[in-house]
Amino acid sequence: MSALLEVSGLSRRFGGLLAVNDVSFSVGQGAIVGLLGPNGSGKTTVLNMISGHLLPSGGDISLHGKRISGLGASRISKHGVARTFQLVRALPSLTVVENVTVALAFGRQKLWGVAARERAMGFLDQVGLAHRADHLAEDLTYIDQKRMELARALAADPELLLLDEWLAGLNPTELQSGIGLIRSLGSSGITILMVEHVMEAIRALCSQCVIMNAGVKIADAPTADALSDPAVITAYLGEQHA
Ligand SMILES: Nc1ncnc2c1ncn2[C@@H]1O[C@H](COP(=O)(O)OP(=O)(O)OP(=O)(O)O)[C@@H](O)[C@H]1O
Repeated sequence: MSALLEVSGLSRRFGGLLAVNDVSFSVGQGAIVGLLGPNGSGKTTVLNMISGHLLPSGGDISLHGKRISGLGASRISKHGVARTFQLVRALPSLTVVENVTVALAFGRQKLWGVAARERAMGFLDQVGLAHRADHLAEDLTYIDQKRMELARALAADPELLLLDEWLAGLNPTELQSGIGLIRSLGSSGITILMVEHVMEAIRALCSQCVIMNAGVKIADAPTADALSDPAVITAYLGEQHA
């Protein structure tokens, strides 16, 4: 599998804190890869640098071998990178379908009007939210807000989709449907890098896991191997369990 995303020697400093320290990994085209680690280990900071919401202090990020690190978020999105955020970012006083059409207008496809609405309805259908298209975004339940945010990310026509704890806080039924949805996005050819804490989802979806602790990469292997690595068990559970 050829690499779509390559992260090499990536670092990010916040004042005296080295939040991400010389992290390298790659994500193969079409793969679903987990980015894991205890709270505060630097996962979101890595996603923020890949999506261009934060500049790296050092290192390189490339997509299809082309350097994207240092470009801003909107230019990186034009290269085919889209994301969701831990806290959903929506336009609350617009309807659900309007939220998605805004993303289409500013995305790679620049669609407007009736064509945009039709396309947006397709994405809402894909994420199971077409029946709420004309509801105000602010009236959505938590899971539906997450579905809408995913539809907005899909509207950007991503080749690489970054999910930041998209499955967090879902009940068991919602979780199964969320896992199915991510799997179907992967099957449609979108490459996915997902920060996630829900182990059931990681085991079900991810072929490979990159695991961080205190800013440093401590494992990078097929999922079962990564999760059974003694360094990973120690990072999550403490010395006595390794
Ligand atoms: N903008 C910022 N300014 C200062 N420190 C920050 C900033 N963003 C993150 N940090 C710090 O960097 C470290 C890594 O944070 P990050 O959010 O990347 O971790 P995480 O692994 O995603 O954690 P979680 O699982 O809790 O979301 C933490 O110590 C955090 O407090």
